[in-house]
Amino acid sequence: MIVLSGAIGAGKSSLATILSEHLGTEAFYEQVDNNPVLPLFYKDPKKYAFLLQIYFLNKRFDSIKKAMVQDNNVLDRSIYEDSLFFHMNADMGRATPQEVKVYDELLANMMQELPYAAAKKAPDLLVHLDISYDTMIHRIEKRGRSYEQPEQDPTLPEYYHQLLSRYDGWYDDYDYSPKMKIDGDKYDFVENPEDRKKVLDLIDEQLRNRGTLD
Ligand SMILES: Nc1ncnc2c1ncn2[C@@H]1O[C@H](COP(=O)(O)OP(=O)(O)OP(=O)(O)O)[C@@H](O)[C@H]1O
Ligand SMILES: Nc1nc(=O)c2ncn([C@H]3C[C@H](O)[C@@H](CO)O3)c2[nH]1
Repeated sequence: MIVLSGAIGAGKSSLATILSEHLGTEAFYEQVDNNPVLPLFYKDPKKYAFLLQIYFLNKRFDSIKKAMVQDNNVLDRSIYEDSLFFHMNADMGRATPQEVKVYDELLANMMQELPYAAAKKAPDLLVHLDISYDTMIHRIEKRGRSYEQPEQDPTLPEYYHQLLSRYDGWYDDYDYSPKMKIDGDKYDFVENPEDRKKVLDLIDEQLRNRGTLD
């Protein structure tokens, strides 16, 4: 299983489609447009942060179990990033210490079950899409989900800045599997075929080194 990581609008869903088609495997997507809790969360984060987190945890666990049955299936966000989101929201006062404790214990408990539910526990490779704040805002605007737009809520730019700065430390500390970083500002793998080839070549090389690609 290949896991993609990166902030909002980094290009994970786009790359999941491109990469899984390239490898002839299956992509598993985060529940976003059909997620009933996400718009509620953006409207009232304090009320819905915990519920949203449980929603994502449940869906993510389900995707991991399905994705892990075959080498090189692609997951468009890691379960570890959900925790990053939640701890950031908790630090912003949107979840109580009790909710954090319940979430952390539930996550740890579920992770212990993974080796039984899936063939292996950790991803084969983490591909992190690194983007700047300006790219992030540009992509969020390009995609146009209304509840993510900065003009909807004046606190969103600060939320996005914080998220990006936490991601830097998160990637440096990540040690559950081999990892690689792609410069999402530099490579337009969505619209530029040459960039797409370069990105796929970089990932292929890593997969060959790991022995999951011939
Ligand atoms: N490398 C890229 N170059 C140009 N446009 C891109 C690139 N990556 C993504 N985009 C565009 O940015 C928008 C967001 O991309 P995408 O939905 O793939 O991001 P994501 O990381 O899955 O976001 P989220 O975490 O919010 O679900 C889309 O409109 C997509 O076409
Ligand atoms: N609070 C919170 N916790 C999560 O674990 C989480 N995972 C994703 N998201 C939000 C970011 C994008 O708007 C949208 C798509 O990634 O969903 C999250 N929000």
